Amino acid sequence: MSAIRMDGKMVSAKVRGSILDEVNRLKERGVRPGLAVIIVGEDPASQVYVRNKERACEECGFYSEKYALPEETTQEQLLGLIDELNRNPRIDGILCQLPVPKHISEQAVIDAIDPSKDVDAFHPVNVGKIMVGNFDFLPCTPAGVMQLLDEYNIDPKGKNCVVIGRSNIVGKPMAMLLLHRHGTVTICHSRTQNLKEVCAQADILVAAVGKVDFVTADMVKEGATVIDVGMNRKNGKLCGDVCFDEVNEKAAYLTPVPGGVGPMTITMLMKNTLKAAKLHAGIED
Ligand SMILES: Nc1nc(=O)c2c([nH]1)NC[C@@H]1CN(c3ccc(C(=O)N[C@@H](CCC(=O)O)C(=O)O)cc3)C=[N+]21
Ligand SMILES: [Mg+2]
Repeated sequence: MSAIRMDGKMVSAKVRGSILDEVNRLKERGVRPGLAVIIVGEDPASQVYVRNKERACEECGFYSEKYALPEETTQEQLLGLIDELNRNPRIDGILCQLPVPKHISEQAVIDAIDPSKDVDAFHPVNVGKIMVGNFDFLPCTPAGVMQLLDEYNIDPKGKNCVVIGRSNIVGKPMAMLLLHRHGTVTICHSRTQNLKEVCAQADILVAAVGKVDFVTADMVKEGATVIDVGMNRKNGKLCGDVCFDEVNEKAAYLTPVPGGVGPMTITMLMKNTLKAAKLHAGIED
């Protein structure tokens, strides 16, 4: 039997619809969420993501600005732009697409963004707030995964949750959100011993590795939920970290790539930007 596909495109369309409704209501109070997206250099995958973010802004009725800066942009120039955006009242959210070119410090960029406009939730202030469970913004990819789980009535409470990958962007915050929901969480990485055995214990397995066909059927427990956060290219075709066809026969629920976590990530960015706009306007939920 094949797994139930967790349809991130469908769930996204629904959530974006409700965001648009709220944006239309906010319009009457003179509030319009605004997002600035910065991209430095010409990375083709990043271009696709940024285009998808612009499209999502349109769908949600947001004001948006895009800054496409050349590869040679200096760190000083980039930080100067961020400083301007921090002070721009039309802008509620600032996202600088990562990775940035090697001559620019990623942490310096993250640290420069006003925490109240940090819709990625990458700033140390927001990371700390997430850790203590008192946050304004949730990191987009992990939040998207949580919303997908909720949509399909999959409750992490008391379950074995295994996250493969320990990045600041996905693995670490993913583990924290599952922990907040009372999952029993294990974080695996490249130095983990007995990786297959650990993964095969998972009721909920989240793969954020960045390697094609990394998760094979022997790593998956019968009836598990498998979330594929991978965004890889194989012969130019987009694919995740999971061997879809074989895992499909073993898992109960599985996210596709594309059409799974990716669209949810962007939808959560929209949610954070809406939240930022409300906070900036002094509107409580
Ligand atoms: N500051 C920052 N924030 C991010 O949130 C961020 C980032 N940098 N750098 C790169 C990663 C990756 N990411 C994706 C967003 C959407 C899709 C997406 O829309 N995926 C579509 C298909 C995309 C395609 O066709 O290539 C899907 O899965 O269906 C993928 C990946 C956000 N990231
Ligand atoms: Mg505004």
